[in-house]
Amino acid sequence: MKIIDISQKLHHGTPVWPGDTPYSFQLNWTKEQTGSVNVGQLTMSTHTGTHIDAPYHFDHNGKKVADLPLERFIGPALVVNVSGKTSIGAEDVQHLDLTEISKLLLKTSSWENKSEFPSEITFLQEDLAPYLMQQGVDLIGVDVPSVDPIDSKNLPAHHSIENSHIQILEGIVLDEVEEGIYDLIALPLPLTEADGCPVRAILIDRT
Ligand SMILES: N[C@@H](CC(=O)c1ccccc1NC=O)C(=O)O
Ligand SMILES: [Zn+2]
Ligand SMILES: [Zn+2]
Repeated sequence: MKIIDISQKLHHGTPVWPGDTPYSFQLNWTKEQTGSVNVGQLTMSTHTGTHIDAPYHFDHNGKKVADLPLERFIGPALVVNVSGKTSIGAEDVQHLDLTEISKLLLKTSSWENKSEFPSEITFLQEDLAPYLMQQGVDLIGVDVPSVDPIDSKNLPAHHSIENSHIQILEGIVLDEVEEGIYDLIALPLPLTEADGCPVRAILIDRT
């Protein structure tokens, strides 16, 4: 079985949303102090690196991370190259055969320098999610930190995706991944109060 890791590495320099809490890891206790073990502490924004959004992120009445069904995060996934476009709408995916596919992963290649937070990215149009819902898709993954433009405040794509009962997966790394069908696993921690959660996202190569 070949596993492709499509997760960003988490380290002190991992870029986060401007002004948001950066990732940090520190040892709170050392082996010398405890006499037995090192014990670490993590601090980070819930939208750090490769992560999922819970509807609560943009809707006060929306579900939180632990309320999301796990089926959403595991299943047959199509990776498709949509690079070179400002935005992605239904017409850009109409040619795809989505039978047997429940996760659509969009390779926009619009975040080139991964060591810096991008100022402009390829974003999703409001007509994409309703079309994908019709086709049986329940998760959309993107290789950028947001499905809306970075400066968007009303987040039309986020809301249209939630209204279509589709899960958002952001910040996946698809640079080395070829177009095709894989099995995706991208599970969040069962955080009961959270609006989002970093995930370890992997593709299982069926060939
Ligand atoms: N909605 C964006 C995240 C976002 O907007 C954001 C994330 C962290 C800190 C601030 C944010 N937005 C501030 O206006 C997203 O889900 O990617
Ligand atoms: Zn997010
Ligand atoms: Zn988001």
